[in-house]
Amino acid sequence: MSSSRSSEVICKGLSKTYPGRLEAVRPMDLTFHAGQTTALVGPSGCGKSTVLRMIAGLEAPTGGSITIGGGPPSETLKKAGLSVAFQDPSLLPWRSVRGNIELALSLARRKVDAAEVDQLIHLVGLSGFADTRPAELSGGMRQRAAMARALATRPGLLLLDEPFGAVDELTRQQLAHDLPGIWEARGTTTVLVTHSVSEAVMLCDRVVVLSPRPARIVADIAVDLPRPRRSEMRRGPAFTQIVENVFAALSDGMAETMPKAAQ
Ligand SMILES: Nc1ncnc2c1ncn2[C@@H]1O[C@H](COP(=O)(O)OP(=O)(O)OP(=O)(O)O)[C@@H](O)[C@H]1O
Repeated sequence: MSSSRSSEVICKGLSKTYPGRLEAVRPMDLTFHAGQTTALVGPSGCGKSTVLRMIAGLEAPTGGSITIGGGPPSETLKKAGLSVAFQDPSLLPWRSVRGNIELALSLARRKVDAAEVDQLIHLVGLSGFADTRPAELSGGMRQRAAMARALATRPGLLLLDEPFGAVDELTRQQLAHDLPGIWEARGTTTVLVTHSVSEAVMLCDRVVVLSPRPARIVADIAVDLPRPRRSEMRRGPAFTQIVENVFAALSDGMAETMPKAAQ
């Protein structure tokens, strides 16, 4: 089965109000196209993670619906597979990096291909740490281990919430160079929540800009830059223009939300 075709995510009128009448997400229509990488950016606390957690089935929407591949998320995800990598990597402390990855594979009922596991560990820059336990790794290394684990099961849908928050800038740039090639080759539908606008533009096909809470869509910006994207592109005019457009949309969202008297 082609996982890319089966992993289009369609949110219709999706909304979330937490207990205590805290409105996190205004009813929104949003489609994450199969095989594409989409960034969700917006001010801190606006509701980005809430959207992601609802898609992952970790949070129940208050209104609207989510379909994945045309069906209910639980059904499709069983077939196409879902992986998440969140800021808190939640690795099992008593298992090594390799052991954590192998466990994810066995839970997904996938064969352990030792060479592929080694390749992923190498890709995230953890060669030499395969047999190390999480407590002996830095925060950024743990996040990279979680990324390798998320990729190992070859999910149709990959949900990433600030997955590189603790990773140093150079390694982030290396990952931003290497990861999209894998997602593209596998046809993975990827949703990335990030605070870094340039990372969003570097990695993604599209950037969806959200307003301050309650989240609503302020802009949906296509990133029509060729791939593979190299670090030098960050200084080019096309890249810079898209980054500026995203910042402009972010400040439009802020301005619209501010009370008139404060403007
Ligand atoms: N489980 C919860 N119960 C109650 N309120 C919550 C819960 N989770 C999040 N919130 C609130 O919902 C709002 C949106 O939170 P969310 O984590 O989705 O924002 P975010 O855009 O991902 O923020 P950040 O960029 O800072 O991580 C915030 O006001 C937060 O306090």
